[in-house]
Amino acid sequence: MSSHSDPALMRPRRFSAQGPLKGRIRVPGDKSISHRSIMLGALAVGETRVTGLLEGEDVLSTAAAMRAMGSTIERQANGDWLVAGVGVGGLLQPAGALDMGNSGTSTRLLMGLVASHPITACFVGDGSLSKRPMGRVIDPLSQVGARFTAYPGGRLPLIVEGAATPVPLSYRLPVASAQVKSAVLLAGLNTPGITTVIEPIPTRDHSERMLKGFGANLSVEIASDGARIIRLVGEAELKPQAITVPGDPSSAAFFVVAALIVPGSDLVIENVGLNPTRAALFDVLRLMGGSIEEIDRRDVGGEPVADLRVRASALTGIDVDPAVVPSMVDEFPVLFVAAAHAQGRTITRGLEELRVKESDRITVMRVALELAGARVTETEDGMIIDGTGGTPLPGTPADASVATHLDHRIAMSMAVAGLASANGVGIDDTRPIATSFPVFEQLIATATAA
Ligand SMILES: O=C(O)C1=C[C@@H](OP(=O)(O)O)[C@@H](O)[C@H](O)C1
Ligand SMILES: C=C(OP(=O)(O)O)C(=O)O
Repeated sequence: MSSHSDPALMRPRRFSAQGPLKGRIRVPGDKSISHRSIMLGALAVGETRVTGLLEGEDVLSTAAAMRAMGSTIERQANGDWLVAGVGVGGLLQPAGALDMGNSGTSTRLLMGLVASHPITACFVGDGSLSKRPMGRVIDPLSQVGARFTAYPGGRLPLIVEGAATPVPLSYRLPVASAQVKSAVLLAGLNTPGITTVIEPIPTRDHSERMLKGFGANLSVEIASDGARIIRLVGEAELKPQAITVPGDPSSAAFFVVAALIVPGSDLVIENVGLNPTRAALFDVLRLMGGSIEEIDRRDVGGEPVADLRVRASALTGIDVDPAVVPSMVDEFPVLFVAAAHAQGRTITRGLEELRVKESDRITVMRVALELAGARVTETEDGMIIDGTGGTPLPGTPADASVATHLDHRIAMSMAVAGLASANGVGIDDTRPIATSFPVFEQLIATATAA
């Protein structure tokens, strides 16, 4: 199991003001799209080429698992990745446990794939992943015919025995989760008949876009109540693709907020994915008065992309519409940091899902921001933040550091708070950053050196 569980190996660091962020940077590839390009490439017949794959630990866990189930996945000298697929239905029995590390997306989507193949797989993960709920995918995948033996509470480690004769499902999502939606759709790939997912609240649609791109017969209908009805024809034959992965808006988010709150900043972040199911943070920050300009909007690999020019701005607190939560679900920790520098009060609601991410992101951010001198109040489903109006937060005491609980987004959000603070912010462990954004610290150095 991952060495991340061992406190003796933690890598602490203090992030302090280093002046304005300037020049141009480019963030790595989108994590959600990277996972899916490996998985679908591994199920196509032939060779898929992926340009701009995120080489973060989470995606590498997906790649290792797909290799263990028979596909060949190799990095080329030019940085492209080649995935030789085994074909839908062709996954092999893995010889050992599949180590998912810190990655919820790998775990839930791969459980879906295994559920409709006649193989058995054991999923293990680090201390954070082993606390996260898997019942939300066990329930629908059991209806497909897979059998599960999980730790109490539906947690990892768990064993999936895939169904030899999978049954197509019509499933209405009880929780707004792209991972659950994708798990059911991926199970549908090797299931005869039509698998239907009904999504009352839209979540990121990369699975739908990419399944279509790989040649699956997938349609989306909007019901009279606004729900999305997604239908996938099973026993699909996927055709290999050449995929270019756009930059990850969830990674760009840290630099957007840093440039807004560090005085004098003027930063261009190139090639940021702006799929509407992902990009709500940028709209919310604009409503708060943030200067975020889109330059050269274009299409990359079937996804909208632009360069973002971000200038330091006086922010004003707002009441964030809970309807936007699914389109910025991973960005709330860093939004809280922006709000802590705004004039007035920011109110967020409808964030229950944040409590079951890599950490409980409401409580952990409340404790972290309090330690850094912010005025924050935790509620059952959100956070209320009373901002400084632009005055730097004091930062954490010299001998104190924020507890990140194996959560990359907490570490990076509080690093951003450090860049805008009077005395710096200590982070207990920076290692989890490598799960989604291995070059984060390098890019801070680049942007603050310009
Ligand atoms: O499908 C995906 O790639 C993801 C879906 C979201 O999780 P949920 O489905 O649990 O909301 C998100 O938080 C995660 O970072 C990536
Ligand atoms: C929640 C996240 O990822 P995952 O669920 O894949 O661990 C995230 O990246 O913020």
